[in-house]
Amino acid sequence: MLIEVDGVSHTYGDGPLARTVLREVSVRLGERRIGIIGANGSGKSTFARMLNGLVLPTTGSVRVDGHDTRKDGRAVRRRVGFCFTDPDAQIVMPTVQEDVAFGLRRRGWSKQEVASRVGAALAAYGLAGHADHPAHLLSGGQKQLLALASVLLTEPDLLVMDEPTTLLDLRNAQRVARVVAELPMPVVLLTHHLDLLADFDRVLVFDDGRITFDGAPGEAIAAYRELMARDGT
Ligand SMILES: Nc1ncnc2c1ncn2[C@@H]1O[C@H](COP(=O)(O)OP(=O)(O)OP(=O)(O)O)[C@@H](O)[C@H]1O
Repeated sequence: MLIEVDGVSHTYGDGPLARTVLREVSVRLGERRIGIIGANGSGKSTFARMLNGLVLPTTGSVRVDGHDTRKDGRAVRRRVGFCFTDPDAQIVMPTVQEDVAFGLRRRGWSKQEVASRVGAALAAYGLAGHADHPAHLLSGGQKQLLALASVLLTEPDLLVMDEPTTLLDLRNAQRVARVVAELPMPVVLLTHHLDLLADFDRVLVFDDGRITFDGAPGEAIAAYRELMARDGT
């Protein structure tokens, strides 16, 4: 699985309200675990959303496994699972059980097969006792776990996660970290929880729409801290 980002810039809006949030970003990503860190508003989420074609670049191109997000968005979305910071954006069905089953509808599996997969996923994420509860009444952290369970059941080739542990207490954040560590597919993780990245293969630091550091986690985190200290003075 190779992600090819070539000369990508992105501007939201136009005229006097135009705001350029990515500037000439070019990068090739092929590692198993890739972290993205940077200040609020530095362009991380915009970059992440480009990886599954949710946002198209104003200029430049993004290709995932050879598929251009502009020309072949469906093929890209089939391969790339996305976890949002705000799990409400992702909950589509009334009950927990139905929501997790939703992504499996087109698989052609029997009802029994779907039920057994959904049951296993709910158990793995500590949601077994909530199967028939209204999904919107779960706590923020439980919703985040529900969203993750639903995306993973679709077995994406690449998982992009935009701050998936923001709403989670320590136990659930650790649960998510463990789940992520064991996933078979490559993961791109945006986070402000730097300790999640300790074992990652590669970490990108974003600043003002550019990648200003690209390397091992320890060095990337040091570069990020230095950036924050400089901007804070
Ligand atoms: N749909 C949009 N329309 C207009 N501006 C937007 C839109 N989405 C994001 N922006 C702006 O683009 C800039 C970059 O946002 P982005 O969400 O990519 O940053 P980020 O690095 O992920 O920040 P955070 O760490 O706070 O999540 C921000 O100033 C934001 O206000």
